[in-house]
Amino acid sequence: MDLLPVTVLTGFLGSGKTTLLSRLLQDPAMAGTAVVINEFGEVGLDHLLMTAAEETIVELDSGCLCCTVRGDLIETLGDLQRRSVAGELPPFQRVVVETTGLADPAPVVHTLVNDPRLVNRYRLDGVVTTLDAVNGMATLDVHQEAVKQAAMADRIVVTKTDLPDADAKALWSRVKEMNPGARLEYAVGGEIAPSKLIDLGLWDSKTKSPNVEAWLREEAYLAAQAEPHDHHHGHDHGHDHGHDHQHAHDVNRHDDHIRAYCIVRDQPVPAQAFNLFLELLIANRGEDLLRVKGIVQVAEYPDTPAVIHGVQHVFHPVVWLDEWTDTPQTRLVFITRDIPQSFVEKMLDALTGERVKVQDGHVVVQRQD
Ligand SMILES: Nc1nc2c(ncn2[C@@H]2O[C@H](COP(=O)(O)OP(=O)(O)OP(=O)(O)O)[C@@H](O)[C@H]2O)c(=O)[nH]1
Repeated sequence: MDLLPVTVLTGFLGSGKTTLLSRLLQDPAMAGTAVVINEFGEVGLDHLLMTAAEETIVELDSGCLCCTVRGDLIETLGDLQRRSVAGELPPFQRVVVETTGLADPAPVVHTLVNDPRLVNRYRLDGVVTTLDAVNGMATLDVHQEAVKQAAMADRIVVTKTDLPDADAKALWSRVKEMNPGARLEYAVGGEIAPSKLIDLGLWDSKTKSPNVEAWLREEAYLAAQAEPHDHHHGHDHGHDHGHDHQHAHDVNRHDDHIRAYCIVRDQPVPAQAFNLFLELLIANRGEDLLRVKGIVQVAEYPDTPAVIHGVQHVFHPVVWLDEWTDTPQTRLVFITRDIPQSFVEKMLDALTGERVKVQDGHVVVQRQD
């Protein structure tokens, strides 16, 4: 059974989510879309298949907010499908979940990629974030949630470019630095082709084949790393030389904490060592791993690329592709909060480098004498 694609639509209060969504849903290409809005009091779009999910937030004992369980989302998505199968609702082929403007989108994404009741029926298609061309800059200055929404996005839609005070260019360069892989689109009054916002996942829905290049976009990260930035000191951002980034960080700007980079390795990595690398990274800095995507050449299975995808401490089950369509190489892209590239590279190399051997199922790091 094909998994149903779910788009998470996020964006700060008043940034134009509802306008975008209502306009999108009028497009015939969006027929068969179920919409879940996780706040009450939204304008009813009665010709649409709609369901309102009241947020019941259950905080886990750890007190970690990113572990918040969105019980309502699980229930609502499960319920939608049951009712559709029972004939109480028309069949649907796609879901859009609109999050509240103040929400951290991560728990919604975690739920989608991780909940056993959902993973067999739904897949995350992509995170779409609206950013307002008039207030966007100020919002990013003040609200950490807005920075996170932009940093986690697969697509960013800049809205309200029709207004006199709009400064889409400034917003564009600011967002590019945080999230080089996200494509930027523009929409006035929510006017945008649905094709720009759907089918953002690894699988091309038409050819049913993976499109790693469009999904990973590592070249955008490498290009961003090579460019000196406006408010950062220009310096060498070579991608695999382990340089620490000595950004002139302005601690008051939330997005100065966001670091995006790509790490490329030509040597295949042993499976267990790579697992250990991810586990250690998650254990140490899980909360600050905003988005990790990658294609990995695993030493034991060098001919079949392994695709990894994580948001904070939650990783999708690994997807194995049939073959390499380009150079077999490990390519990982990271969007992090204050995790230097050199930290990740050192950990990766320490665990997967030549001194590491896997013996009897254990990772053994040989001493360097
Ligand atoms: N001029 C102009 N106004 C827009 C545009 N997009 C949205 N708006 C207006 O901006 C306001 C907020 O838009 P919404 O779509 O409600 O924003 P939202 O993100 O859903 O807001 P919340 O539900 O409060 O989080 C509304 O008055 C819209 O009409 C645009 O491209 N141009």
